[in-house]
This record gives sequence, structure tokens and C-alpha cells, in this order.
Amino acid sequence: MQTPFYQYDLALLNDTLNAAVAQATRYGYTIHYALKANANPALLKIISGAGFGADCVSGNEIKVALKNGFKPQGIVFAGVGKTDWEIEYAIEQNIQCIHCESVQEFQVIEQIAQKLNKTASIALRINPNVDANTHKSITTGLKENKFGMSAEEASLILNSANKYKNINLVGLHFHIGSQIMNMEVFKNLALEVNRIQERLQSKALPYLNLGGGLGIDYINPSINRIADFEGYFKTINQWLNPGKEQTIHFELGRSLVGQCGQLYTRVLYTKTTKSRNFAIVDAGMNALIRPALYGAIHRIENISKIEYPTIATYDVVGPICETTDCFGEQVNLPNTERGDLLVVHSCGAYAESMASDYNLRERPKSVFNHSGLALLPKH
Ligand SMILES: Cc1ncc(COP(=O)(O)O)c(C=O)c1O
Repeated sequence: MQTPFYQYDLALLNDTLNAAVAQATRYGYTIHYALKANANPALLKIISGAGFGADCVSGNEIKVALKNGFKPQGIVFAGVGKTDWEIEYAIEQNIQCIHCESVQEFQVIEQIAQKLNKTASIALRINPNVDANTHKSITTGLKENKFGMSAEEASLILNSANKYKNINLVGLHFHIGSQIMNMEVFKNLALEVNRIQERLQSKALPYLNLGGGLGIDYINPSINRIADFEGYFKTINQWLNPGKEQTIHFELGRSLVGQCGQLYTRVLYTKTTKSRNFAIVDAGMNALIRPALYGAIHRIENISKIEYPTIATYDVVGPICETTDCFGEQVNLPNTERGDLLVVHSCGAYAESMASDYNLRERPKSVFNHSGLALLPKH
């Protein structure tokens, strides 16, 4: 098999989806899969087949969701910069609702719905100013972030909603960030949503969406293969005080697909300088940009030397002409040689979907493993 490639463990994906559904159904919650985490059609077909809705952030994501089995009535559409054609397309497809992120966007949606002579279902995305306690670059719910509108702006829209006959205002939407491991954060979100709902008197509206953000264990992916759905939904259920008729929605991405994907890459060269050992591999930041973008840590193993003791530390770097093209600094590995196969774990979310052809490198292909067993390295 030509390296680099993504490998998806579909047995683990199914187990993860089942675990998420089992916990969500305890409370009657609905989950929409956030396509931005990974829009690989094979994964999408499995996720839509398991009954999930979809959370999309572009017109093209809506198209891909529909093509891969998601039902229009389970699709929600967020994003601060929706273009007119995307809004038009979303309305024409009769998706569940558009998450509106500003007063001006509300006016544009209303004009477009009027032009189409259709009704647009809208939820207002509110920026609750709740700290997600995660990496700064993947925090979305602080007042300095670009996402959503203030509760004051939402109040103005809510108070005048009945004069817009092409708008059906169904409720509120929140999303405060990603890779959140601390359940206290979700408690804080739920409490703030309660306050905002009281203030806006929105509990009679039928729809309430708390976004996504549940994190995964990047340090011990083989031990914690499935995210803590139990703790997550339990925390929300314990602290959220919704209206009696409100349906509660979530938009999970990383926690559903993150652990089922791995990036396989081969060592092209090794070299030792005065201060470092380098293992130079054939995958670059164009295949996995998270370490370069957020200093993210992914577990790396040399599976050609799986039985060998760890004896050296390496900077595992790619071929791209950027110093940040580094998958891990000072990684403990066995004595590593040209031709060894390395696996970078937890690459199911935000790896393939953020891939590029920078330096005109090809995006890695994907392979699927139905057995739950890892692919064996070819020597
Ligand atoms: C609006 C919105 N919903 C859902 C998600 C999915 O987040 P996660 O992959 O952390 O579950 C994101 C990404 O952070 C998002 O921006």
C-alpha cells in the first residue's frame, strides 16, 4: 500500500456511534454529525445510516450530506459567512433550520425566503461568552470571537419575529468550542443557556441546540477509544433546564470520528544533528495540519519495530518546506530506520477534512478496515 494513507477502523466507528446513541437516547437528545470533522463519503454513509442528523457549514457540505444519505429534515446549517446561493440552496432543500449568526444575516435570509416565496426555519446562534477552557484557536463562544450574536441582538429579533412572514423562528443555538475535556465547561454552558432562555423567554420555542465540542483522548487513544458520551449527556441533563416541549440537539464531530482514523506514513530518511534525531516521513502537514496549527499532540508509533524497546527520541517531521511541518517533537521511538512504517493516531477528525495539496503534494487516499484489527506493516 502506497503511503501515506488514512486508515479508518469502521468497527470502532460503529461502536462509537452506538455508544453516543445509547447515551443520547436516555434523555431524548438528537445528534447531528458535524461534517467538517470528516466528510469522507464512506464514513458519512455509515453515520447517516445510523440515524444521525447533519451539521453543515457550507452549501457544499449540505450537498454532500444529502448525497450520502442524510435527510433534509435532519440538516442544520451554521457559519458566520453564508453566501446568498448557500442560503437559497438551504431553503430550497427544506433543511431543518439555518443557524443565523447576525442581525444582518437574519435580514438577508428573510429577503431570500421572500424572493423564493418559501418559509425559512431559523435558530439564532447566540455567543454566550462561556470559556470552553480549550486551545485559544478552537474557542468559539467568547465575546471577542466572531461567532453568533449577543443575547440583546437576539432579543430584538425575537421581539419582532412575527412581522416576518417568511421566517419560522424555531429556537436558539450555541457552540462554544472544540476538544473540551472538562465537564465543568458543559455545566457552565448549560447554566448560561438557562439564564439566556429566561431572559429571552424562549423556552416556548421548540428547538434548542447546544453545539458540539466533546473532546477525545489524544494521549492514550488505545485506552480511551470512545469519548465520554455518558458524562457529557449526563452533565447537560443535570444542569440544563429546557422548556417542556423543547427538543435538545447536539452537533458532535470529533468525538464521533476522531479515534477511528489513523495516518500511516513511512520513514524516508533519518538524520542526527548536534541537538536532535530526525525521522523524516512521507506525510506532511498537508495531510495533518493540527500539530502545526494548534501545537496539537498525536500519539506516534513505529509499527515496524513494535516489539523493540524505546531507545531514542525523534522529531518526526514531514517533507513540506515549513519548519512547523512536524508531527511530534522529541517523540520516544525504537531505533527507527528508513522504510519503517509509523502510525499517527487519532486522525479521524480534522485531518482528511483539513488536508491540502500544499507544495503540490497529493492528498493521502483512505483505506477501510472492517475487522477492528490494525493493518499489518509491509516490510
Ligand atoms: C458550530 C459548530 N458545531 C459543531 C462543531 C463540532 O465540534 P466538535 O468536532 O468539537 O464536536 C463545530 C466545531 O468546532 C462548530 O463550529
